Amino acid sequence: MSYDSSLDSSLLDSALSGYGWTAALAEDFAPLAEAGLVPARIVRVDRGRCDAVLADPETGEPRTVRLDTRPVGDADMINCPCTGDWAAVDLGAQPMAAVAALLPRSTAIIRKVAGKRSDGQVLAANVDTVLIASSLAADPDLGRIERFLALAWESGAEPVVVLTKADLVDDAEFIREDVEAVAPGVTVLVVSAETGEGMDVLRACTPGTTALIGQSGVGKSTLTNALAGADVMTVQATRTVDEKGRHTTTTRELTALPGGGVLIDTPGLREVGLYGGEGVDLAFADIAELAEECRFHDCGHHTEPGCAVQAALTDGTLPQRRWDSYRKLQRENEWIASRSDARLASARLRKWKTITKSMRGAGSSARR
Ligand SMILES: Nc1nc2c(ncn2[C@@H]2O[C@H](COP(=O)(O)OP(=O)(O)OP(=O)(O)O)[C@@H](O)[C@H]2O)c(=O)[nH]1
Ligand SMILES: [Zn+2]
Repeated sequence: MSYDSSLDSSLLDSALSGYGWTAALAEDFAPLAEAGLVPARIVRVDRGRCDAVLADPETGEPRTVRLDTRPVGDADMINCPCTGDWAAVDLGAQPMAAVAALLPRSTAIIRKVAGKRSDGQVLAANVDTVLIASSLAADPDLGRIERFLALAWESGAEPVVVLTKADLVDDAEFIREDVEAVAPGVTVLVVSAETGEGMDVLRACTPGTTALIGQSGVGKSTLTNALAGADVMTVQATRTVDEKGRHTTTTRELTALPGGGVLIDTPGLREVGLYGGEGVDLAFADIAELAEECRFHDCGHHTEPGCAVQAALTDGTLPQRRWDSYRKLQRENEWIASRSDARLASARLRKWKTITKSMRGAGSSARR
């Protein structure tokens, strides 16, 4: 496949506009286009390969192609291509078309990988809105929602909480209020893909690029299908009200929505480790506000006199559960920060070692 230079570049741009391509991106891309590369949005990533949508050079229509991602492979997983990335593609690369470069990301949802390692993993890139899905069919796990909110705020995108399966409960409004209390400044929606309740409002909340995150079985794929108006995702076959459903979504997928906008469904997340940053403070803006009222600037919120946090815990305006949850997520971030410092230090050390080695090499050759 080669690009016909006579094909109007604005035509190619419009083919990708349904996938989030903008005039600003086109401007950033101009030097890459001059180098003969074409823009594409990554819809799915496998080992060493990805699927990406680009403008078909012949028809000008969006078309999915398979690409080699090895040229942009990186030891740090965070720098590797992920769903939602904009890629500069070399269609003439051998043995197959390849991603030659990635455009800088405007936002990125990054979690710590599962287990004891401290590496980060990008779940989705260039996202404007993060939908945090949680099922009404089970008691809401407020701590988990707070954790997802911290992850979402940290990404740079705007979080929205979506309470799913409203058709299965009578007290959705009460649950919504409980969730709103742990999500300051965040819209909390009640929806049912089954009856269509709340789906119009949800649609209105998904301009630009939206990513869906949440535990397995909360109904993310069903929502994706409802929003896309087609069966683009495989939905769990058995109806599992107890939420112990099988994990069905295994690859991240990016779908263009009929009314405009783009949706990225992520696989159900069991472990959502935080990967540092300001997300926790943004998710707990109420606590940050309280802390400003403490008598001492460096209040540790333990036994200091005039501590507004302790006062709020005593009079019950700040639930102990929320305070504990905040502290836990903060500690987690501190651990990550210490690990990344260690990583940076060892990277610096490695670099230093190679420099001294080459200096020694130069010195010995001079002596010879
Ligand atoms: N009653 C009811 N059931 C729903 C609704 N949405 C989803 N379900 C059911 O919930 C189950 C899980 O839905 P999925 O969409 O596969 O969940 P998921 O979050 O994508 O799960 P993973 O792919 O494992 O991450 C399926 O049996 C759906 O039919 C809803 O609005 N109401
Ligand atoms: Zn205090």
